[in-house]
Amino acid sequence: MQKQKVNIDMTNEVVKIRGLEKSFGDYDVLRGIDLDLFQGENLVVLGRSGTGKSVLIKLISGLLMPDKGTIEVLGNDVPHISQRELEALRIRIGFSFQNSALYDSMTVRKNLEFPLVRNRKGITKAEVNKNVESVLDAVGLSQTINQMPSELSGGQRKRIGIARTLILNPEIMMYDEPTAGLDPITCIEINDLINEVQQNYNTSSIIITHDLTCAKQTGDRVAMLLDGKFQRVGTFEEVFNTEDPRVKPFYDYNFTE
Ligand SMILES: Nc1ncnc2c1ncn2[C@@H]1O[C@H](COP(=O)(O)OP(=O)(O)OP(=O)(O)O)[C@@H](O)[C@H]1O
Repeated sequence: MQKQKVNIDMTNEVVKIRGLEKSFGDYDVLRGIDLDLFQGENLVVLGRSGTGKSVLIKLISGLLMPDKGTIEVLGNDVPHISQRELEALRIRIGFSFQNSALYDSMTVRKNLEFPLVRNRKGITKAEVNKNVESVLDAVGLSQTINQMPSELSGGQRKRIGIARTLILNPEIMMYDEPTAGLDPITCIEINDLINEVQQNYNTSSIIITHDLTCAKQTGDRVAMLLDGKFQRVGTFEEVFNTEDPRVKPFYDYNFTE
């Protein structure tokens, strides 16, 4: 499905990173990162394995401390806020990670209720039911409400994982390899879902992927991590309009024989 036009507020950076550096021992992983995620946009982060994409997500979510630089998320100075403020901030971020496995012993309904009951003290049973039904409808899987995760396909489990993050109405979504391991048709469905979430939940998203079809279909902008910095940032076409040998193979591998 063609991506619909979305309203992106270029005056509102929900994530604002400046001069970010992070090393492990002698290895300088991030060497001066500047990055903005604007309100309402889908930003795709590309880079070779081991370039530091996961490290970047961990820094944004406060799981790692930077060596240098600033990280602002929804107005919070992430490295310097208290643990309590960090926990409150993380509830405003939806993480859709490859390993964010569903609880196998719980039905889809129970899996979706879990984050709500845990994070929304005093929520009524009726509100829980309404929210569960609403997110299941959003991911197109209302019929699975009483099924066990083992009865779902990989693509369905991915959708339920996304529903489980949506149930807390996140302002930011982080997708880590959302299409990894899925067949091409399911990949397209997940790409469409990412765009629907952007439209219907008014989220701003960071999408980490090696899948350039995903990048092309979902990204309003693409940022390519090269040698510890975002050296190419722009639309998909702008980023790949180059003969740079660090960039071109990504395109060729995905789109040419
Ligand atoms: N806690 C840590 N301690 C030491 N080194 C680490 C730590 N976390 C990450 N690294 C190193 O930082 C580098 C970047 O890792 P990262 O996981 O961010 O890569 P990535 O870009 O997400 O890769 P992939 O695409 O394969 O997932 C790797 O060389 C990794 O070994």
